[in-house]
Amino acid sequence: MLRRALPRALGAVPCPRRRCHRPCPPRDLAVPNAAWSDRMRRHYGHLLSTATREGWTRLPSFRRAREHRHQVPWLAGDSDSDGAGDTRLFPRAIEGDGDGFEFAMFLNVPKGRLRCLCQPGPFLEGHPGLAHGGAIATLVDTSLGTLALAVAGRVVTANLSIDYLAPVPLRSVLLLEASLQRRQGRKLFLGCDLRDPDGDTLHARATGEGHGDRGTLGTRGHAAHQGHR
Ligand SMILES: CCCCCCCC(=O)SCCNC(=O)CCNC(=O)[C@H](O)C(C)(C)COP(=O)(O)OP(=O)(O)OC[C@H]1O[C@@H](n2cnc3c(N)ncnc32)[C@H](O)[C@@H]1OP(=O)(O)O
Repeated sequence: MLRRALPRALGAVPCPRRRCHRPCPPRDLAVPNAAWSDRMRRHYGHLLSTATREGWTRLPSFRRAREHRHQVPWLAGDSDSDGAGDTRLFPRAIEGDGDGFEFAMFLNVPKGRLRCLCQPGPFLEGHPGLAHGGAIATLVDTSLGTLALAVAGRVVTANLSIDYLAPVPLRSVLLLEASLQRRQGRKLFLGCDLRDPDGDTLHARATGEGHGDRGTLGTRGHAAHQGHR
């Protein structure tokens, strides 16, 4: 029993692969790894170095929602899913570094903005050599969803509309800039652009609508906890 309780107390989860109960501290996946290209590292370094000065916070990112519980509780959700086994956040489901979604997010709640630096990997292929439109939609939904959760908590995506404007080569580097456009009751309207951070190419432009639970929008989430509203 102690073997089960200790990892939980440490914020770790039983390792589903080894079927053991040794503490496995969750790994923050939003930091450079060997699969990040030089361009990805350069842009990450720039965003990180200017973040604090300009009021942005880098968000750690773990493979499972529950692993956010200690550092980013508003991303962990409500459910006590300790016993749920190997559930994974969809954009973090592919295990090999660089194979799937590599991304790091920076959040600015007072400004209602989020930046997501990303590098789509080879397992996200649609047409040969190009990222699948569904993979791009995942990046967009995750970014808009994270911003909505940060601002208001307990929000689901009700609607997502994406204009795909230019193909995205696999292993390219992209910067998604998202913003909260307006709130209307328990609805949030958000938008984002997905660009080549070094050039003029606008790869996609999207809008999303998030709906909060009846009576809960604005009472939970990072902004409510931090008194940013
Ligand atoms: C890392 C972590 C980030 C994760 C981010 C991931 C985010 C996600 O992907 S969430 C998963 C995908 N989304 C879902 O599963 C949502 C499923 N849908 C629902 O739960 C519901 O349909 C929901 C909440 C959107 C609306 O339900 P409900 O509030 O009961 O609808 P209803 O009462 O009929 O309508 C309320 C209002 O919303 C509007 N509305 C309803 N559905 C939609 C829609 N799909 N799009 C736009 N407007 C809508 C209605 O027209 C109505 O508007 P008004 O008040 O102006 O008359």
